[in-house]
Amino acid sequence: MRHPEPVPSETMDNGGKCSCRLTDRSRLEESVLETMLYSARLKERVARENSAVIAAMARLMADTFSAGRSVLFAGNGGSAADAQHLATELTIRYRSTVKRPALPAIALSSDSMALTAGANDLGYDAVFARLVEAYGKEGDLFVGLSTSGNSMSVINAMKVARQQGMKTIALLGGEGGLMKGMADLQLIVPHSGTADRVQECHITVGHVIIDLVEQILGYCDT
Ligand SMILES: O=C(CO)[C@@H](O)[C@H](O)[C@H](O)[C@H](O)COP(=O)(O)O
Ligand SMILES: [Zn+2]
Repeated sequence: MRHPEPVPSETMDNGGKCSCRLTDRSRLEESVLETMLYSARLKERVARENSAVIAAMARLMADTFSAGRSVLFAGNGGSAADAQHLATELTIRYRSTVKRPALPAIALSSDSMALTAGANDLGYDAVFARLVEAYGKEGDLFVGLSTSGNSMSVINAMKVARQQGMKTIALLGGEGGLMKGMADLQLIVPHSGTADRVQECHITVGHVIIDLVEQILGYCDT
């Protein structure tokens, strides 16, 4: 099923201003319902088809922390936000009812000085790879998020991570793009053309993984 697009009312008005605007109240509400049900059904499909690999990702992440190693996340745009969101839940807190030590995780998009100097001096495609080179150690875990699977910045970082003896997880979309088959564990959200619906699945999967990691490590609700 394709993501529903808003239906335009007109194409252009006399002033040359585009009037492809969805203004009718019932059509707006219909669009809300279509979009949210599509997102929910996509998540249901991802859950049904990927519960084993999601559990394996959680075990891999928990094993990484148990071994005293770190998790490095990387993604662009909305996936950068997802990377930062998930890393912060590991370092600071996920559930307010779980009291546990900080878990070592960083998002490589968080440092604006490294991003700007890296893009300026080395080229954007090399930025995350350079940071993996700086921070990644054997036994660490790299998590790359890309809705297309085609972002060279994430692909290059994953290559360096593998060269450095790190484990790798890929959260992808569409048909997996160039990143398909690169990681030790991968999940591909079967939605193409837009990043939004894929990101909504990725953040849910990320939350599920962190929830499982806390349980595997024995950090329970207080
Ligand atoms: O968040 C969105 C759209 O929902 C965008 O910012 C999106 O993340 C950016 O276009 C990214 O650069 C797309 O990269 P990727 O997911 O294909 O690796
Ligand atoms: Zn969250």
